[in-house]
Amino acid sequence: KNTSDTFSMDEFLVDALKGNVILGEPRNLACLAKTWKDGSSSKVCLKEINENEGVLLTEKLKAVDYEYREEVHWTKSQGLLGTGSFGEVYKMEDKQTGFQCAAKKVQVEHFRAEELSTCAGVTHAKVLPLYGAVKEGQWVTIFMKLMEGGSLGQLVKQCGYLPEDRALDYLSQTLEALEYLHTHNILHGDVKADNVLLSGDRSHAVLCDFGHAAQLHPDGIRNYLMTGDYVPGTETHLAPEIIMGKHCDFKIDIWSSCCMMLHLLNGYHPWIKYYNHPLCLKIAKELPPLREIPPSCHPSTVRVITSGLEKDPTKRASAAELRKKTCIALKQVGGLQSSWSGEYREPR
Ligand SMILES: CN1C=C[C@@](O)(C#Cc2ccnc(-n3nc(C(N)=O)c4cc(F)ccc43)c2)C1=O
Repeated sequence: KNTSDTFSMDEFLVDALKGNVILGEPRNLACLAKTWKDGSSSKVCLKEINENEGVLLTEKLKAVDYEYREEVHWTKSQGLLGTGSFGEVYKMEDKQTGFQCAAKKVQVEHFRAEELSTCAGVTHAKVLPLYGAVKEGQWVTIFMKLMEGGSLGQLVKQCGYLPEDRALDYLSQTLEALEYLHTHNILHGDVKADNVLLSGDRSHAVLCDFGHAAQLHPDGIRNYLMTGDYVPGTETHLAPEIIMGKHCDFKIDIWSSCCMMLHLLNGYHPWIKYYNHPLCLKIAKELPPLREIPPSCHPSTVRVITSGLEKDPTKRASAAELRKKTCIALKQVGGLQSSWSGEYREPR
């Protein structure tokens, strides 16, 4: 099908979806989500306040008469799980099926359609599954798989810092997700420990929070970061080329993943121990924070972080290359040995 047919098909489809919540396909959700941001112009008339529309991607979440409303069809089942980019995340339960999952609520004016359009069609063991999204008045609620182990950021806070083998294993799983996303021209844009979620036994990690994501054109020429729609990720994890306003591509996720690695190994974000805000001037000017690699690290772990923290993105390792180096380093340190005795390690 050529794109113009597809385009009119999508327009027709969105018309049919407006004002309804259905069980549908990822592409339905991606099309509808694109109307939520511009639809949020100041004209908040009565109809808009009560409007309820969306697409659910699993039959475990059941719309009733084309509606799926909070407190009516689903409820937040306990306190806050965490806060993502512009949103709070809760555990929720479907009132009909009893199915429990996680829900992130975002105000429409802070909602980016890319948060859904980038991850909607993605199915990968290391990427958090999307279960659907609905708009109710001025709120967008995004449903996703519940990860009982919480976030890696919470784990580091709880343990102080992680042993080298555990940190390498989580970096490797994160790089598996990035390898898949980059192959599909998706840039994550905010790789950090808070956005890596864990299974109940903490053995499996998935990447989440597409609130800063973008579908990059393979030619890489169009620098989407400068089109004004870009929302920068976490300052301590920003790659130098973003700060310099230079050409940006998938390599910015690699830089962030190694900033996350330093956070896992030390118990604190890079740069903040040596510099005051605003950090971005230092990140652009200074050498990469290699001095923050713990002296106790194995030389192959040093090699991993060094090749991920190359200031020149063309010299920086890709996700595939860095994952290979990380797996070698994990073998060199003797594989996953450290137990979860959970004793606290004072940040270095
Ligand atoms: C597929 N998809 C859909 C929305 C998404 O962009 C997100 C997110 C996000 C951001 C921050 N935090 C969490 N977060 N989720 C959970 C959970 N699912 O159990 C969670 C649990 C915590 F303990 C803390 C933060 C948490 C989730 C995305 O990726």
